[in-house]
Amino acid sequence: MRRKLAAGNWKMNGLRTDLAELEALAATFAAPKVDILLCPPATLLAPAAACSGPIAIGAQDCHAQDSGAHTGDVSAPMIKDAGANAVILGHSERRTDHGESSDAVRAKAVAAQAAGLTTVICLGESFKQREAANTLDIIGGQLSTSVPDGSTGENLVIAYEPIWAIGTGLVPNLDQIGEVHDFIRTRIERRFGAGVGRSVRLLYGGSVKPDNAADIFGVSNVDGALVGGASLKCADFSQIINALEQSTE
Ligand SMILES: O=C[C@H](O)COP(=O)(O)O
Repeated sequence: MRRKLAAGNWKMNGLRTDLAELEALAATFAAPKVDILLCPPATLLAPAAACSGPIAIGAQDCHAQDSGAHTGDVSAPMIKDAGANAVILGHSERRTDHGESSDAVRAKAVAAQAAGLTTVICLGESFKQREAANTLDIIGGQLSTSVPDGSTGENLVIAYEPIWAIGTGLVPNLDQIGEVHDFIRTRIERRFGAGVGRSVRLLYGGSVKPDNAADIFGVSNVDGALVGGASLKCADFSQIINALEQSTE
């Protein structure tokens, strides 16, 4: 049975004073029925890990090399050393803003998994690609190239995030979400075998809010969410986590 996962991505938001939101979350969910992961900016990884209680801390990117002349970059061992145990990779904002290819995402994932981090690998289609009925082709291609061989249910989480749903208030309908999640499940079972394929958690991301979370968590093969804007405040993220906990009952 897969344990549900509520993941928050603060993106380029958060100063030390905002760790009060994390502390409040840790106090609210002292014994959570689901896994909770919060991914603050790199500057907050160490202080977040020091006050997160039962909430796991993750980074939002890493370099494919462990060390070297790469000004401004952060490596997977550094993230682990800061007290984090996960990293988001291949988010569409990095694919767009930094030209990250699926090959580059896979190289980062290999480094992250070798460092003992869980990789949350993001996949998603543009609105134009969905309108052209290319969604499953796009997701299938990103999936096969971005995810490294040797991935397991422990070190791999996949987040389906339609680009057009991120930060827009637009959300695919539940059938569309289910279609993509079922497709991803079938593909990873085929590639990694039923045991591993059934153990990898699949998250939906894109405008998940307190008022739509319960419906989304009722969809087949949705094991949780990757939440952006609504993870910034404990009050909003708590409602989403509550909905995920209720979906397990
Ligand atoms: O990583 C999170 C996603 O990009 C979703 O962001 P959002 O919840 O603000 O739409």
